[in-house]
Amino acid sequence: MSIEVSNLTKKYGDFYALDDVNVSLPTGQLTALLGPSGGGKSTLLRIIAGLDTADHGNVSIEGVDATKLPPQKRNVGFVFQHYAVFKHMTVAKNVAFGLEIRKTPKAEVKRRVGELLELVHLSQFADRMPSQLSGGQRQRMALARALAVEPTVLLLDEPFGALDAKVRKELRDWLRRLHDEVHVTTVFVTHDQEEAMEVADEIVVINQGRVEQVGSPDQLYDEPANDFVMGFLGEVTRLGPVRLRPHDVEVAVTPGHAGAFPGTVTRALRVGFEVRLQVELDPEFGSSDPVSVVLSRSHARSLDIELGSKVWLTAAIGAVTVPAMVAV
Ligand SMILES: Nc1ncnc2c1ncn2[C@@H]1O[C@H](COP(=O)(O)OP(=O)(O)OP(=O)(O)O)[C@@H](O)[C@H]1O
Repeated sequence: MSIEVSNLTKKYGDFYALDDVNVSLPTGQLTALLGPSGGGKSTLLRIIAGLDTADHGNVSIEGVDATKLPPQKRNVGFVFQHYAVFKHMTVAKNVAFGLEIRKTPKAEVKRRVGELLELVHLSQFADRMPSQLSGGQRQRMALARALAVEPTVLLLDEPFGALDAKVRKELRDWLRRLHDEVHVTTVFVTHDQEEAMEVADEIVVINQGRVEQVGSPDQLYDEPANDFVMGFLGEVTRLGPVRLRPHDVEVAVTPGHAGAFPGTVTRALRVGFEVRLQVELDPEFGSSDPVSVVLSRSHARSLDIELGSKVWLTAAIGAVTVPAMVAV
């Protein structure tokens, strides 16, 4: 394991920002720390980086106890959302900075910077100033700078958070490809479940200072450990005593299905190739909220469903369900 975090606790006054956190992050993987705002993701990342200290617990990096090591001795590279670039230096100089302060020979610096700029697709911008780059290009420069000193671990705190949706998406794909080429153990913080699902090999879900679940994107989606994880990783609706994904609700237009919940379609919205329904259950079965259902367009068409249709709902065979928190 590249990073081992054990029994980590961090308090601010009486408030537990991290509460006995234990995680092992494997070498060479791209791991996302995912969770809602204020959950403790950045605090964990900063403690791994050595920028913050824990009240209790240990951090080891590549088998070395790093708990008391200063950041510069941990061999980690980091990139934050609003990365402090050196505005008065060219792109190439920014990337060279870490190597130069380590007194790397000039020829070696030149070679390495050339390689890195190629890796992040910025070779043609080597002599520009950072202000002449787009936000996405600047973040790629920041990544090249972090990678320059060959860290064993790369830590990224919402690296694409400040960028618009399209650039974010491009950088996400690019980060995945970069990681496939370089294989440096990478941990990135995000509150965006889609970003985590698309990019990460492994996701650590953090909420209220605790780890809710660790697993691959598929594991988390298909076998959520609890209601929180299920809700955080995708849309969830309630059908009687269980909560499940809207596309896992089976719809029939005739009665007679064992355990089916009868109801009426109160909303039908076509979104691309899907049809999204809201179904108000009959009062004797009803929770207060309507059930959300997602069908493919062709399926909705074959059932001939429209506003006001009477339907019977069941959980599809093999559906992932968790018990609903509230009593029926
Ligand atoms: N220096 C501090 N003093 C007091 N409370 C703090 C301090 N730093 C963080 N906290 C609190 O600790 C909790 C965790 O913060 P943290 O930044 O780790 O959350 P996060 O999951 O990264 O959230 P976000 O996605 O909003 O960045 C928050 O409730 C925050 O208010």
